[in-house]
Amino acid sequence: MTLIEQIKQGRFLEATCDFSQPFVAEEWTLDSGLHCQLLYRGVLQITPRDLSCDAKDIVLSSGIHGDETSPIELIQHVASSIVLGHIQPTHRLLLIIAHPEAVNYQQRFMTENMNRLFQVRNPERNNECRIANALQLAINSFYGASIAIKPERWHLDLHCAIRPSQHDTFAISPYTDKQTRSNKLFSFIHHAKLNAVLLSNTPSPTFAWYSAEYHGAQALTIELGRVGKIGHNDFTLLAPFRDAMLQLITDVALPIIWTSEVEVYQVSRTITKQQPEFYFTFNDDVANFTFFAEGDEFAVDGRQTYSASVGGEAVVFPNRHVMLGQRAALMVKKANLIFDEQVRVCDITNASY
Ligand SMILES: O=C(O)CCC(=O)N[C@@H](CCC(=O)O)C(=O)O
Ligand SMILES: [Zn+2]
Repeated sequence: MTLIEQIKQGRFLEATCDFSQPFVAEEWTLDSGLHCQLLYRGVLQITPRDLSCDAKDIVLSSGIHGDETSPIELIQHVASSIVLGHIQPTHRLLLIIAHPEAVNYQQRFMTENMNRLFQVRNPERNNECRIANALQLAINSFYGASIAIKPERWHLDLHCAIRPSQHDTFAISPYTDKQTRSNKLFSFIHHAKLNAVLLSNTPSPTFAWYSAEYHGAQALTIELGRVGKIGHNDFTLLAPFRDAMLQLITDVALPIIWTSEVEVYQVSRTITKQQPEFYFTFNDDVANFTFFAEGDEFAVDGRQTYSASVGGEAVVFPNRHVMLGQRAALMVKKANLIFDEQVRVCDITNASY
């Protein structure tokens, strides 16, 4: 069976990971009038026939890291629900399972971390660079072909955390000077029942940052539980997120709302690994968001030691195995969001533990 035949039967994930078949770009139209375009392996564009002039352009991506499987299964669910006619999206969509080779090997990456390859176009030294470049082009042409006069662009890049976490689900809002922290985006976080949101304070080389910085998209990296094997993920925890995502693409109106139930953090600094002799003062199973009181030493990088700053800091994504020059941890502090009269984030203040 060809890749397209598999996808038409609702098996987008299986087709994407099936390297026994050559990839052939193809397009077809469903009876409902939805137009489907398979642009690259794992990249499926969906265009409704009757788009309203305020239709959104929504990118839903997964599999940037091959072992983060619940997001991959969620994108498979969205793709099959659409091609089998169970749901009718009202917006333009780009559905992505980014790195099928790493999915097949059940690995985060094969040669290098793809989520550090979105700052600029990459010299094509390995497969991750080739895929990241192809994804950059796919994003550029997707947002570039918007039909709306004032396009509302979204990008939710779905991931899972490597280690345990004090917050099971959380979002990272990339830093950019574009207006990418809208009231609708924060309402989405509320409706999806994400436990926390981190506000980055510097540009990052991530996929979500790319869409925010170069296309002004309302973009988030979203952490959905922990890495696990396909078929063994528990979706009970992720049901509110899945429902909010389906509401976003089928245009169920979601009221603008923000709640203090969502914990807010501001990134205070990024710890970059500079020396091969880098280690944390805590074990690999210490949870994300573990707090260090002011002055507590948490990392050693060659001769440099790192201690928590004034008021204390919590650690997120600590990883001593990263390449030299890459992020080894984010340090965060609790914060409060201040909204303007349109419920847009207009300021951030510190909050205490
Ligand atoms: O659990 C971990 O250490 C990593 C999980 C993951 O892949 N997170 C993303 C976050 C991207 C961002 O900071 O916006 C990553 O590290 O690429
Ligand atoms: Zn990831």
